[in-house]
Amino acid sequence: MNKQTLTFLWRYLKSKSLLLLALLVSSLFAVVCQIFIPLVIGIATDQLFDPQAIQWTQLIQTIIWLIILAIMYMLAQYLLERLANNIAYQLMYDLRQEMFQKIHQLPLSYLDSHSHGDLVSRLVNDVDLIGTGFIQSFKNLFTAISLVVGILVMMLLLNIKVALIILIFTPISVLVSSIIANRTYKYFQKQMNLRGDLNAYVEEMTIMQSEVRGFNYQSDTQAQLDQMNQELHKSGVVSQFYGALINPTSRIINALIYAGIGLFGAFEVMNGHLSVGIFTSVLNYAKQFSKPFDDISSIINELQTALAASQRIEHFLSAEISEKEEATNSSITFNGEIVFDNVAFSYQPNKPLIREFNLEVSAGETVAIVGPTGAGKSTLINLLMRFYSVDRGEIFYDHLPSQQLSLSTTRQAFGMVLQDPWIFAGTVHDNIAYGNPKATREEVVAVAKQAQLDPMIQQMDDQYDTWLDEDGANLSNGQKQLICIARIMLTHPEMLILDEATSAIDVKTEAAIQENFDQLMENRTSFIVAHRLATIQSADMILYMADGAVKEQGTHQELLARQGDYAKLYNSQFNI
Ligand SMILES: Nc1ncnc2c1ncn2[C@@H]1O[C@H](COP(=O)(O)OP(=O)(O)OP(=O)(O)O)[C@@H](O)[C@H]1O
Repeated sequence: MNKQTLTFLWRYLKSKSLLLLALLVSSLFAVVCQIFIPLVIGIATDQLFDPQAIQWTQLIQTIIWLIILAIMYMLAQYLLERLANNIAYQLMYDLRQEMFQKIHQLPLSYLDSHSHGDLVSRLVNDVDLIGTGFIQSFKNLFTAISLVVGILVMMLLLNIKVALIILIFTPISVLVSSIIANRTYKYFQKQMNLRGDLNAYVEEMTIMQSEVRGFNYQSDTQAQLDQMNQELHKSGVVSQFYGALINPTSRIINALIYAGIGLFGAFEVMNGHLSVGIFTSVLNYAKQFSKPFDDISSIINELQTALAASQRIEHFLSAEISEKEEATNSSITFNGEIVFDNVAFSYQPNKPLIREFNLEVSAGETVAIVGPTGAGKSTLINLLMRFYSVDRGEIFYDHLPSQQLSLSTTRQAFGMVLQDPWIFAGTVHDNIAYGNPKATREEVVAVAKQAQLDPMIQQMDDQYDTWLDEDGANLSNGQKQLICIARIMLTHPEMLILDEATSAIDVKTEAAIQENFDQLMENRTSFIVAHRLATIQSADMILYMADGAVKEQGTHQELLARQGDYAKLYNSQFNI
């Protein structure tokens, strides 16, 4: 067992130490009842042994004790289960909260380079395994150990020789179990990782179904899944095999110990060193004694799985975060002056993308960024929004260097519409009012009209109360973009970013929205990334980018007059 993983789990369990203490006390209480019951049965057996000499008052007292012990045992068991469930759910709650928060803080590059399905598997399955698996097996292990110790004490008090037989032979059973358990751990860990990969693959293939069918890749993806399934199957069989070995091995050893005690006890009775009643108690103890060892294999199996799961969670939670809120000035109103000063940036250290990038934007200006695919247009937006940190240089917002601004202050200043519109499961109203949840129905309708969205909504079954599926599965891409545009119009941001915001909208509707966009951009610093040049001709400044650098800069007329790459691009779109 990994000490680091246990330390990690203790970080979360520390705050529940009172509940844990109550769990241990209830477990001890249940064990004490469980230990006394065979003794009282033995006493009752001795009291009944000679039918001619039954002392009824004593017998009734013994039976009452038996009933009291049984009731107390049941109550302790009930409490034990309640406490274990309570701790497990609190632990799962804390882990999920922290993991989800971590997703918000991790660098986007981490999320870009890690499978989302595997992440989901860690947050859902692995947390479940820790909650139920770890706490249950911890409880069972503690109960099993207390039972073993309690029975040993009782045996020592009743008959030292029998206790010695147990003491000498039981360690063999424990030794064998732990040797096998140690071997099994790595197989359980492998199984967990394969399960994460499988999750990721199924999620990816479900999302990409149209592409899979379009390329007729159904059988290839099925074959890939088959291979993953087989690997999981193989690793499952191996880990279960080793896990299952522990059980029969320890059972055989324990059965031999039990038989030995039975034989020896019978001689003790014949020699008059033990009464028949106490002999039955001893046999009962011997049986109970082997039970925890029989259970221990499945407890260890469960514990191994839970520990492997917590190691995966620990790895995720120990990833370095990028988004720490350090700056304090949170209530700033921006005029909209933006300066990129000698900015350099790359996604991968050995592949420089943006080098010595300089740009000065005055308040209220509209900056259009155009250029071929992969030129770095969206990257500039990523840097502006501080989704990624610059490698060198600085971005100033109203003369303030980014380090002096909190991330949330920076991002709050921008309204952003991206190429991939995001629609969540909720009504049309809720989707439009996402950035301004207090907006009235009238305000929502007004922006929907400005975004040319209202006629479409009027045709829906429940108009603004129509339910939209997650990711807007029941809408076209253009309709989704229109909703995102209306959403931004409602937030009245200080600055605006439109990254291919109208790429999926038909030219007629785009032209109709344009007027409202122009109004929205008036006196607001705006950055527009566009492939269709018709929408950006009135921009105050156009940047033509290629290979991460600005190749040409000026107004539409200036760039046309220059007859460079921008002019070529423009002419190619308008067939001049
Ligand atoms: N998350 C990322 N990780 C690694 N490389 C990336 C990432 N995002 C973009 N890139 C790379 O950076 C370069 C610039 O990408 P960017 O998205 O800024 O281009 P773009 O000009 O916006 O292109 P498009 O017009 O196709 O949207 C590309 O070569 C791209 O492969």
